[in-house]
Order: sequence, then structure tokens, then C-alpha cells
Amino acid sequence: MTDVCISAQDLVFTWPGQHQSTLNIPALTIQRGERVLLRGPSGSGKSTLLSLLAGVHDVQKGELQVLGTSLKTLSSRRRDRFRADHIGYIFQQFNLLPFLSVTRNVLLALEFSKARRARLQSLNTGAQAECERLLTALGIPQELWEKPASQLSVGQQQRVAAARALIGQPELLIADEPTSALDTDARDNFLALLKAECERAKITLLFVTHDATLSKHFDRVIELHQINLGHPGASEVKV
Ligand SMILES: Nc1ncnc2c1ncn2[C@@H]1O[C@H](COP(=O)(O)OP(=O)(O)OP(=O)(O)O)[C@@H](O)[C@H]1O
Repeated sequence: MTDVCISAQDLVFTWPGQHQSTLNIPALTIQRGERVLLRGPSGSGKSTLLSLLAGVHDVQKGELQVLGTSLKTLSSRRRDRFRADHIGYIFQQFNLLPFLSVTRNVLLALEFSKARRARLQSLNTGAQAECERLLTALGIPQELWEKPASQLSVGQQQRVAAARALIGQPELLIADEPTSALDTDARDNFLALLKAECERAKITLLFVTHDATLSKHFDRVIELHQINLGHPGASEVKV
């Protein structure tokens, strides 16, 4: 098993119809278990990079590996399977199914992945029990568990989205600006909960945000515009 979670070499991505590449990353390595904050101004390509990592778009040029698997070698269908099995994703808008209950939303992630179900089995934990453990750990009171997701506050929905991403212990958790609608206290609280769960299951965390004040929660901050060619002086900032 490789110690590297994410590895990119000479990764170039150009959106159709554009003359300039959005991404041109000579090298990027994120080790397993690291907690990394990816920062960059609007339009710098953060979401584009996440969409490649999640296998939503093809790697056009260069190499991109997640957990030792080259995404380029996988068909789009196998990339979908790879994502469901190995990557938890918290979207900016959470993407919960509004009419489904909180519990059903969380359990859905298991229905799409045999690997996640198998990991729970190897931990001797049932799906329902793990769902309840995660909701409790993330501070969702029991009286909300059977309510439709649409009846929850933004902060609560965000934590349900985190539980859905984490259930079945994917090796990599990607969070795309999930805290932008929260106040400072709620943000810090959410980060602390997320960090505790990632540590518990040794999950690598890649968290995208504009918010510089969140740096203290992470092992490393990567400024995307600094590792992207076309922005001379590329470097990674240690915190
Ligand atoms: N579907 C698309 N088709 C064409 N161009 C796109 C598409 N999505 C993004 N782009 C372009 O790629 C560049 C990077 O966009 P991206 O959304 O990756 O940036 P970002 O750093 O995530 O921005 P933000 O912080 O505002 O979400 C922008 O110039 C954008 O116009």
C-alpha cells in the first residue's frame, strides 16, 4: 500500500474552447493522513482540480494518481466506482436529497459502494450503528435523524453532508468550501469535528477554501496559484 494519497506530475487541463490552460501543475504530492488546505482566489482552478481528483473530468495530459491508481487508466464508469469507494466528497451546496431523511441521506453513500460496506463489516459495525455514531459525533441531535434534510439549518445540513462523506471510511475526504455560509465559531467547531473523524479513521483531508483564518486547523497550506505554472515562484507554504 502506498503512503502517497495524491500525486500529480505535469498535470495540464484546458477547458474546451479556452486558449489557456486552467491547470498546469508540474508536481503535487499529498501523503496519506495529511490534512491539507487548498487555497486560491476565485477562478484559480480549485474546483477544476477537485473535479479531476474526483474523476468527473478526464485527465487530458500528465499524470494524476489517487492512492496509487492512475485516473487516466480508468474509464469514466470505473472512475465513478473508484470515487464511490475511496473518496468522500462534501460539496459547497452539500447536495443532500431534500425529501429524504437525514439517516437515508447518510446511508445512501453505502448503497453505492460495496467497498465502504466491506470496510464497515471488517470493523464489526453495522450501517445503522455507524450512521448514528457519525451523526452523534458531528453534533446532529437524534430528534432530527428521521426529518427530511430540507428541514435542517445550513450548519446542520453541512454536518449531515460530512457524515455521508465519511461513512464507510473512504481513504480521501475532499471538502469544497463547505464552511462559506457559517460564522467563525460554527466554522471552527465544524473543522474540529471533521479533523477528529479524519484522525480516527486515518483519512486524508483536502479542504478547499478562500478563508485564510482556517489555516491553523491543517498540517499544510497549498496556494494553488503558486503550484500552477504561469505563476512564477511556485512553492508550498508550511504552517
Ligand atoms: N465548465 C466549464 N467550462 C469552461 N470553463 C470553465 C468551466 N468551469 C470552470 N471554468 C473555467 O476554469 C477556470 C477556473 O475555474 P474554477 O471553477 O476551477 O475556479 P475556482 O478556483 O474553483 O473558483 P471559485 O473559488 O470561484 O469557485 C475559470 O476561468 C473558469 O471560467
